Amino acid sequence: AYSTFAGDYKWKKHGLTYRIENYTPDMSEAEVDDSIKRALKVWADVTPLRFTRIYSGTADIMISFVVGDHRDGYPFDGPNGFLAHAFPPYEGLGGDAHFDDDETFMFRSPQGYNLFLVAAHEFGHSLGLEHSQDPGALMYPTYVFRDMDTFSLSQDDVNGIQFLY
Ligand SMILES: CNC(=O)[C@@H](NC(=O)[C@H](CC(C)C)CN(O)C=O)C(C)(C)C
Ligand SMILES: [Zn+2]
Repeated sequence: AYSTFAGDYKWKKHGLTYRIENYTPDMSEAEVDDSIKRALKVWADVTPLRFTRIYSGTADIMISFVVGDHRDGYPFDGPNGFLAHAFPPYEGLGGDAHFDDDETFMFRSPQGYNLFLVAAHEFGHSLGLEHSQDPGALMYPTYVFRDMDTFSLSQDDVNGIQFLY
């Protein structure tokens, strides 16, 4: 069953901006752009939310690839372990998603960690969802490889995000 963050964190607007601040060497920039775009579309498809990419300044969802201690109080842990994290909707750091670049992120291969799947999970947090207890849910706390072409949100994910928006 889905859960939302205590205090009911949610965006008070449906038009949100995102910015890709840097890239991972694991994939082409075009593959990163496509993975991020598709991960946001997963949520846009079931809500009134709309995402616009910006290339400078501060976006609601700032996306970056970082390693180790990156000064947000939640240092990464090298290869494997935590793959990424994201902050619920609030000003400043809220909404931002950080990807652990000590991982190997992949575009369509089952090797490594699929960036689209990791990003789709992180953006669930960026929008106000916490983890689900449903093992089939995208918001389940453990990474599970799924085929991108047949991927769809679980009903639990949809129930959660539609509770918020
Ligand atoms: C392979 N490693 C895992 O499955 C690890 N889980 C994650 O890295 C979560 C992200 C996945 C679900 C994309 C962290 N998280 O919840 C971010 O919002 C551990 C279960 C080991 C913590
Ligand atoms: Zn998570």
